[in-house]
Amino acid sequence: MLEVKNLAKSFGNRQILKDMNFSLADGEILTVVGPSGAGKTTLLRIIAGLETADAGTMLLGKEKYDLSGEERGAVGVVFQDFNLFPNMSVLENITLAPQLALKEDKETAESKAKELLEKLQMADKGSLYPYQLSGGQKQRVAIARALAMQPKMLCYDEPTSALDPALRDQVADLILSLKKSGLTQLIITHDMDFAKKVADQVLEVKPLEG
Ligand SMILES: Nc1ncnc2c1ncn2[C@@H]1O[C@H](COP(=O)(O)OP(=O)(O)OP(=O)(O)O)[C@@H](O)[C@H]1O
Repeated sequence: MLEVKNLAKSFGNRQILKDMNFSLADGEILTVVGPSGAGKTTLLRIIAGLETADAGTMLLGKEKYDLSGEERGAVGVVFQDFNLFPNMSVLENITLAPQLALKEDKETAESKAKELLEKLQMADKGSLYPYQLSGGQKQRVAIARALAMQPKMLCYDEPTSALDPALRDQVADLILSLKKSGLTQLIITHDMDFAKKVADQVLEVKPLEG
């Protein structure tokens, strides 16, 4: 489960997020909606530990985090532009972090990566490079790369924005299949049809006055 309490964030003297509180059960999906510039990506970055908050705490499973400091290792991120390493194969993209951060040996990391690729219908793509993949395939690699780190939670920034409508449905199906495995997911989206299809809860981030 995820529980975020009293999260606040300013940039300079401009407050972006104020006293945010929400909680999710294991396997629940939260979609984060709101106008451009409201602070959705900032919220995601704080939850994922890529940005510090001014205040707030987060409970993820049994781990309690101070959002103004500590690393938050158990949260994976799928970025809007996928952020794959262009000079590495699909398999290398997925196995790098588990080897470096989880100290998995190459063989173990590769066998897990192959399993993930199989699950994501990408079993034959391991030796390809990102430029040889379609947008939907790149996204699957980004998801596999995040899952290889065995996260308790996965966050996505606009996962459907680069995809055509048929692929959007595939991403929704994939996200719902990950939900079945108990993964908690947070998804920023402007796509209301998509949000309706996957969301257990919707969090609206509103721009603060002043
Ligand atoms: N590192 C930073 N330094 C200063 N201001 C920032 C920084 N990052 C974001 N901001 C500001 O914080 C506000 C919220 O940005 P954020 O990217 O979180 O919005 P968003 O809701 O995700 O927008 P969009 O839907 O356009 O992606 C914006 O006004 C942005 O300019």
